[in-house]
Amino acid sequence: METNMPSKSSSYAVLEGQYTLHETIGTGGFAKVKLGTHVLTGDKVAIKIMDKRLLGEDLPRVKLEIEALKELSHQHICKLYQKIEIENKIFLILEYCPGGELFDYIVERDRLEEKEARVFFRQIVSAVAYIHNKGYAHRDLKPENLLLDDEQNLKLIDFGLCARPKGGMETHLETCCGSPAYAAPELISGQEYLGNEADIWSLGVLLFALLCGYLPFDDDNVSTLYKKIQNGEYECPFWLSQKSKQLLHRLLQVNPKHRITVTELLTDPWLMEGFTEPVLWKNPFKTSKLDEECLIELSMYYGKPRTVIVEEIMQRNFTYISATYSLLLQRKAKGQRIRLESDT
Ligand SMILES: O=C(Nc1ccc2c(c1)CNCC2)c1ccc(F)cc1
Repeated sequence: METNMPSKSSSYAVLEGQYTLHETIGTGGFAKVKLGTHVLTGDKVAIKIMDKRLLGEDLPRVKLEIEALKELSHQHICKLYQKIEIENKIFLILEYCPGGELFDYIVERDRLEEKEARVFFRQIVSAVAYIHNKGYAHRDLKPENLLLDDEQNLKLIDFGLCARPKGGMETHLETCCGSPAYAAPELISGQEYLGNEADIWSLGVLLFALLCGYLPFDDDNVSTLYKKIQNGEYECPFWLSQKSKQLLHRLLQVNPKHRITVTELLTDPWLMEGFTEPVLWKNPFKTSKLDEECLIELSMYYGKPRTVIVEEIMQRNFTYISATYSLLLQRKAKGQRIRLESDT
């Protein structure tokens, strides 16, 4: 009996009836991202496709990213709707971010005015404060990992390097990772470091990139770059305000113990300028209660009792039903209709 090798298209057969696949919208190291349409709602999604055979020793990173994304639910973190794993492939169904990378957004404008940089930076600080509060550190914060959605809101992606040390954020990490230009001095000198402190340094580099359009520490020669980072010396261009220079100074402290903490960051004078509220990081929508209207719509569509639908969503297996629920909830939040296309 001969078994024919699955052709490319058939390895996507698992998506049949759930998502329609469209063009490739991104290619990362070991993943390809395709545009998808969620069949029942017609909503667009991003489908990250990974071949387990090519992942090799990177497979644990992907598992880490999936576990982190399952735990994290925040308005400025790219949402995981569904995970599909078959013999040689993993499909992650993710929130659609058509605005592309913050990196390109800055480059197109040379640099951002303080007002606009502040709106973005408050969103990033909100996401990082939330992650740290959940006991995670991202460890690869950079404009390439911040995407814009269709409403110009930032969504943090790529938790492949994130860490959740067993003993919480107080335990030190050893692995050196992320992009050198954004890496904290203690991280590149191979010392033990705390993930959340290293994230705060990266926020300093990110803020500098937003306000200046180039990096505070840069050099073609990596060892020269490392020296500049370890010295923590950078030049502030003339256009920076006093308050922004003070914030950069508090973020880019070589000694992690002298660095501003994420809690102090929430009410920093530069971040508060023009705002009355500190940066909010709790998920305002995070109610344990599920939305009745969406539950009923799902229960009617599938002809399953409401309790069965609730059970499936609460089990957090990231199935098609829970993906459909999340998309219905998002449609409702945007005031869109939440009728499911019954194929009859
Ligand atoms: O949505 C994403 N990318 C995306 C979506 C639409 C478009 C682009 C990127 C860029 N070209 C314009 C259209 C996306 C979402 C999550 C992710 F991890 C990686 C990429």
